[in-house]
Amino acid sequence: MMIHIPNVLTRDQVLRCRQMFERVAWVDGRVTAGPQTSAVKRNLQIPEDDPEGLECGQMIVAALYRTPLFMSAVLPHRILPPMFNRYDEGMTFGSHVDNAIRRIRATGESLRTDVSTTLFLSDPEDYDGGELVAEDTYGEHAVKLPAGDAIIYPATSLHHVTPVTRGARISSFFWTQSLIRDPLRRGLLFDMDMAIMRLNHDHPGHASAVQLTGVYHNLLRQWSEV
Ligand SMILES: O=C(O)CCC(=O)C(=O)O
Ligand SMILES: [Fe+2]
Repeated sequence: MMIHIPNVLTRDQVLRCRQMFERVAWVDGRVTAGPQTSAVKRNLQIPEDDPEGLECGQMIVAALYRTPLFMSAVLPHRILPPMFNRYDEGMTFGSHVDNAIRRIRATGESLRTDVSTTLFLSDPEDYDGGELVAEDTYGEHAVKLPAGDAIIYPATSLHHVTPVTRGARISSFFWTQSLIRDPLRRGLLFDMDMAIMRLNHDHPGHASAVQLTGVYHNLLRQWSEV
């Protein structure tokens, strides 16, 4: 399931990140790639310990925790510090599946990658190509979103970024370990949360909303890994 999360960052926050990134030294994106992805990855990245990248990453994580749709759909346990990539003309990222386990540099802990996120920092009119395409049993889904918006997709899915043919595409990418490992259960909780929110909106104070919220939390208690 791919879910579009609009307005994670405000316009001002996007511009602040973009200004910071004019000062940083971009390196070959293969620095964080395993052998299979190295063969198909042609982009640039900000080094993981770059202070400007870390500052922008902290801003993104704080924004995600304030974004109800992200919280409901992902149920994050731990978020890997966001990284940043850039595709100039001719750059691309061929079909791959993300590594299952990532190490958090600052703490040395490992994180299981359940959900992948791309947060767009370039406006769609600033470049051609550069669509993120994810494959599932229903076919291929291509996305290109306004700056500040994010797309989440299962880390288990094959995906690629089509070649940029004009301009440059900058984005933030990162992985989340969810409280709920099983995507089916995570999806059920998401549907239930959405239904409860609609019930609260359409019928404020309805007794069933309290009961269903109880069921939601009891399922979360039953299924979560913390
Ligand atoms: O640039 C993107 O949107 C996705 C990057 C990606 O798939 C990766 O770094 O594994
Ligand atoms: Fe990927």
